Amino acid sequence: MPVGPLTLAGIERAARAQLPAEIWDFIEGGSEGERTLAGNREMFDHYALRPRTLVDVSACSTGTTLLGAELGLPVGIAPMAYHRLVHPDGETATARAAGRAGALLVAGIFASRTLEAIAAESAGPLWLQLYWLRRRDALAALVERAEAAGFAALVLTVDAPRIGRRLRDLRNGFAVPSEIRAVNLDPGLTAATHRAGAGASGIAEHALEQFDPTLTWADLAWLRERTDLPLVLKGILTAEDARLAAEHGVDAVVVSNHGGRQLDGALPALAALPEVAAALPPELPLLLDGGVRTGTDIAVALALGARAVLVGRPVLWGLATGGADGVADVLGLLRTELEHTLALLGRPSPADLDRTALAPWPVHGPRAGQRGP
Ligand SMILES: Cc1cc2nc3c(=O)[nH]c(=O)nc-3n(C[C@H](O)[C@H](O)[C@H](O)COP(=O)(O)O)c2cc1C
Ligand SMILES: O=C(O)C(=O)c1ccccc1
Repeated sequence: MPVGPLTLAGIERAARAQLPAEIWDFIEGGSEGERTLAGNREMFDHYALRPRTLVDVSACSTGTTLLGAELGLPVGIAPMAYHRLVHPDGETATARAAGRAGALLVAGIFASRTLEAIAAESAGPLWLQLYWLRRRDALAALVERAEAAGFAALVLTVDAPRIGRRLRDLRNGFAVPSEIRAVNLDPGLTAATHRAGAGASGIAEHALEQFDPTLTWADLAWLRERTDLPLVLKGILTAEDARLAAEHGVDAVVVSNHGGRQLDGALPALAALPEVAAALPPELPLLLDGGVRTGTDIAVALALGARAVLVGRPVLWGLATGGADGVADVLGLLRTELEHTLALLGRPSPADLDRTALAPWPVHGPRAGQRGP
């Protein structure tokens, strides 16, 4: 009997073997030298776990709460454009799997299925990610639709006034195939995404046309006036911006460098987490994304102050290899691994994790991103 993948790395190998090279590059790639992309993974290697013994771990739980919602595990699916690039069902399959696992789904403004179809498949908390579009009327319309469809929070991505120089996409002249569309936006607003020539990226051209780089803290009031939904900022990496976020009344913050796809050389997400956690009032929920690939990674992020993590690329690997079942495999593996980690660490629930669970990894030397058989 063949045994299915035992790690997310196994699902990654399977996805890579089946996806066209330019789609693989778009998903997997980072910007410029991909130093931040690599740093996101490497930073987890700087921590060792300090297991406590003789703790009753007969009933470990992975559950938590986030903005008033219950989660079966402290994991959400990071907002990513165009899930249909890897599977014909796209975001509705992702939503089904998230619901089954009790995970949060953050749908992207560039989702390739409608907000209403995603909401219909979703059984758990569902948030919508927004970019600050020049066409403020299109943004306002989306906010209204999201509220009506039952989305529970809005996530404004603040690390992308323009798209980073993703060399793989530039080399490939990457454009999104014309049959896969950001169906929640007017086709006139997304046309550039589907055209690219040698040395150009459709994604980057489109963002230059449509993203409004004048966005500042003062503009958050515009969103606030239009909705009672909680507002989350995604892409904070410094204590200074964390303090400003709190002063501007945001409801949660995602520590993120956009999976190494924006400013290359930016801090690895996990390296920024302690300073952001220290700068925020303790009641403000903090999330992290970037390089989370194992249950141990989740435990480390939680011990450093995150309430939950978001996972990006692995969800697309799962979707590519098995649709909703593949995404369920990814979330199921993370849950299994986290539950084992908590039990063996002597911290039977996520709430038991704090800095006392961690020590600096005591030996130097390079370590492969993910080891094991
Ligand atoms: C293919 C792809 C598309 C993405 N699209 C978006 C997006 O539309 N909006 C956004 O805020 N972040 C986007 N991201 C960034 C993710 O939300 C997240 O920050 C990042 O992927 C997390 O890192 P990980 O992939 O290492 O888990 C995208 C990432 C990938 C890989
Ligand atoms: O945000 C991204 O990383 C991304 O790839 C994207 C995709 C479509 C439109 C804008 C950004």
